[in-house]
Amino acid sequence: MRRPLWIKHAAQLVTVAGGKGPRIGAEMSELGLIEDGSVWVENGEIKAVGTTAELEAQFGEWAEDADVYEAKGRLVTPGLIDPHTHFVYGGSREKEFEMRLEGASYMDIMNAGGGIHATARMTRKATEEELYRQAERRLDSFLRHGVTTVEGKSGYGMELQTELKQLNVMKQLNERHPVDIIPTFMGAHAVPPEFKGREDDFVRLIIDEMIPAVAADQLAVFNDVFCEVGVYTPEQSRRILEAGKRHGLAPKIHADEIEPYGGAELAAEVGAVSAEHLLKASVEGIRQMAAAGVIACLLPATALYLREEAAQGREMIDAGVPVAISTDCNPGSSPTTSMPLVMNLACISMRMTPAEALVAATINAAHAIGMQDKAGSIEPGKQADLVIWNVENYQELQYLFGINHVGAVWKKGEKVI
Ligand SMILES: N=CN[C@@H](CCC(=O)O)C(=O)O
Ligand SMILES: [Zn+2]
Repeated sequence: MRRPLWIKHAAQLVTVAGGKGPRIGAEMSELGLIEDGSVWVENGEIKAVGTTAELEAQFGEWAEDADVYEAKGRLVTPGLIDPHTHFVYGGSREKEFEMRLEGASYMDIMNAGGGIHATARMTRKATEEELYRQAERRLDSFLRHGVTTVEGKSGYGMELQTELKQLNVMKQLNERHPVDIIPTFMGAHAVPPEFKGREDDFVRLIIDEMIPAVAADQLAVFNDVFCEVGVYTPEQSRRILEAGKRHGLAPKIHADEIEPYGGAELAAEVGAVSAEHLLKASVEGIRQMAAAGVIACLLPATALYLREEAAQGREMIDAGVPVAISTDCNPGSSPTTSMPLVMNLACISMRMTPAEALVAATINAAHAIGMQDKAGSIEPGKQADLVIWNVENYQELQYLFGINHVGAVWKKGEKVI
């Protein structure tokens, strides 16, 4: 039996508690805020939440047997959730960063054999041990930025063995690292050079061999596709996503990132849990996503890094689309692990409010990766994934931007930072 944990005297405790589905519209502003807040944790699980006075009355007599942590007038939130990352990869692409600053476009570099293809070559070459060590360092960095759960995608193999290698690294890290990892298979991340001009053959390989192998070993929860001009067409993407569904892998889709291509509409049609990027999503696509309840997973750091206009976050919320936000941590278009920066950018470049940004990075992000029953809010029965920030209120967290305000992090009741 572990000693209970009691966090008390939070200037603001943002619980984001209550509600069933992902939050939409005005619900995205409801933080379930408790002033002078307090949380009691037993065996890694949240037992009670309230004001410090309320918990004092309920648990005060057991305080001597508990680890008591004084929040000292600071902000406490749920551990942040990053619902879209590519954090397991080999090598690095800083030369491409320079090329892009000199004028080359992201797609030009990829079509010339760089970009995702360059990382795929380095990932294919790397041993499982090397990939594990690099990915572990990235997870440590996530944790230092207050992130306690991440989704992670394969997709830098685009041949079965390397895809399995990436997914196995995630499985091992999930067992050994404090951060929870939700794995996604993304064999359709690009068309590998050996299949150039024979794209449909590769789609068949994904459907007939890769998806069944990944599902048989229970190595992924989701199945994702890069639906983009010059990568996978909506028709090919539909086939891959439907095949995943037949094997129990829920669909996600990289949609309308570079050009409008009907990705948002396809996400609604196949019942995707989330559609990602959406920089160029059409008004009709946004309407269909709202009607189908597809979560928009928006990636403002990627837009900034590619020097593109950010997605229409404000308009999507106003249209009734549930919005989540993410780093998109990857070696090409967003090499960051900072969800706090992403929250800042959600406010600055997508006109989301500080409250909406927090909801998008916690409970809506949890819904985007099927973790809503365990994480994403501070309420009894959930994992004690908690962050103390060195600021007094949630507005200050978004206002003082580009700074890591993390003071302490608990994962399942264990202090990890
Ligand atoms: N757009 C496609 N995939 C990744 C980028 C991967 C890379 O450039 O290595 C993304 O979500 O941004
Ligand atoms: Zn991505």
